[in-house]
Amino acid sequence: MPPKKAVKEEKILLGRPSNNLKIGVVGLPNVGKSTFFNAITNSAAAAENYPFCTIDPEESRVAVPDARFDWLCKHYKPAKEIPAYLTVIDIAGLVKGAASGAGLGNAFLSHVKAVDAIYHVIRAFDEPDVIHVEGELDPLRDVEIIREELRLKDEEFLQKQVAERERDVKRLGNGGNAADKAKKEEYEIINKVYKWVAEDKKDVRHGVWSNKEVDVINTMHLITAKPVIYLANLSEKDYRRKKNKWLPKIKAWIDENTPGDLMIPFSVAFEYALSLQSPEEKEETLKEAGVPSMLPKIIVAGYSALQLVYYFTGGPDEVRAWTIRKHTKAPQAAGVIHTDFERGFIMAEVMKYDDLKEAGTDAAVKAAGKYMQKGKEYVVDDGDIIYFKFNVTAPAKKK
Ligand SMILES: Nc1ncnc2c1ncn2[C@@H]1O[C@H](COP(=O)(O)OP(=O)(O)OP(=O)(O)O)[C@@H](O)[C@H]1O
Ligand SMILES: [Mg+2]
Repeated sequence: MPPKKAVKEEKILLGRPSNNLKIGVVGLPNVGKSTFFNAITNSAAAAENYPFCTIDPEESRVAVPDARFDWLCKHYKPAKEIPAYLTVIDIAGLVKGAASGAGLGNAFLSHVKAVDAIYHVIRAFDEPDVIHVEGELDPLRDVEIIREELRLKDEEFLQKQVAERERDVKRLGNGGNAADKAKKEEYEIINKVYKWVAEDKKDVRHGVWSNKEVDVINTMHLITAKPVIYLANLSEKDYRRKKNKWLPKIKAWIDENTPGDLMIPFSVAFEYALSLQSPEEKEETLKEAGVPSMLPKIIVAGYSALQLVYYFTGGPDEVRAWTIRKHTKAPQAAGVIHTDFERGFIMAEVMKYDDLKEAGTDAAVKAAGKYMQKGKEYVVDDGDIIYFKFNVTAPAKKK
């Protein structure tokens, strides 16, 4: 028997193939989205107690907390420290019927379409003074409304795509040349995705798709293909006492309807108050409360939902995290620093963070034989410390 092929097909990721990805804050009006946005990015976007306070999307970025980065900065004592950043976008509230135009719904949904992942804020705090557009507090009803509007927007989009292509494909008949066959195949894929969304009522991200299907899906920027992190916004009191009657129900809803998606309970009121305090006051508040701030966890989860990782470059001038998409190979990772690095790529000299920490210095890592030289097929790992060797005089490749 011939040996099994060792070549494994690389799985293509859902989403834009870019390292400049954004996460949007989505939910019903007046559930705490902008206050969360302000707390997480230290911004001052309008956040008041009335629905549709936010109209235009607001963008800001926040440093991704990383103990490895902090250690490297202490180690190299560089003149400049540049961490990785997560870009967050605050989006207007969506209401029931948004997909069919309610509450400027279609405009707001197009803002959701433009981001790459979603923080879905669910109101789980009972506060009579804060207006609820649906009346009584009911996080399950709310999460269902938003999820349905997002799904409907995809359904409507896919329906149009199917209809447009159907006419073309019918005209082609049987047989045809390679281009015709490709058209038919694309039609079939879109139809399959349409059925998944419209008939099975499922989100695209929960399907198992082949690379060919992912390629087609990625041209459509479908909302339900984007990763979602559910953020349950509790009252400060509930967060401090770690108890809220809705949490188990929300968790059960997620397990049943969007299995595998992450839910993080926190309190926007608590986080916002913290964000206004000095580091000393913050420490005091957290000690007294006996609960942590959830923002670091939320930022890291958002970053990894975007399928982003980073490698480091380090030295006395600068310690820096360079954002790349998961599974990026060394030359393309080098290209994030400068296109010359990719064009003239010779090799990547790689240290693993744990090896550097254990050995203490770059020289000791080398002496231990753990300073690796990697070629153009090397897939960069999250947290690699890399020094690229490249040839600046390499001629530009003809495209
Ligand atoms: N955990 C909480 N406990 C009590 N009040 C809260 C909590 N989270 C948010 N709020 C209050 O809810 C109100 C609405 O907040 P915010 O403006 O952030 O909502 P939003 O979702 O951005 O609304 P919109 O969709 O209208 O832009 C504010 O008064 C805010 O202080
Ligand atoms: Mg707002």
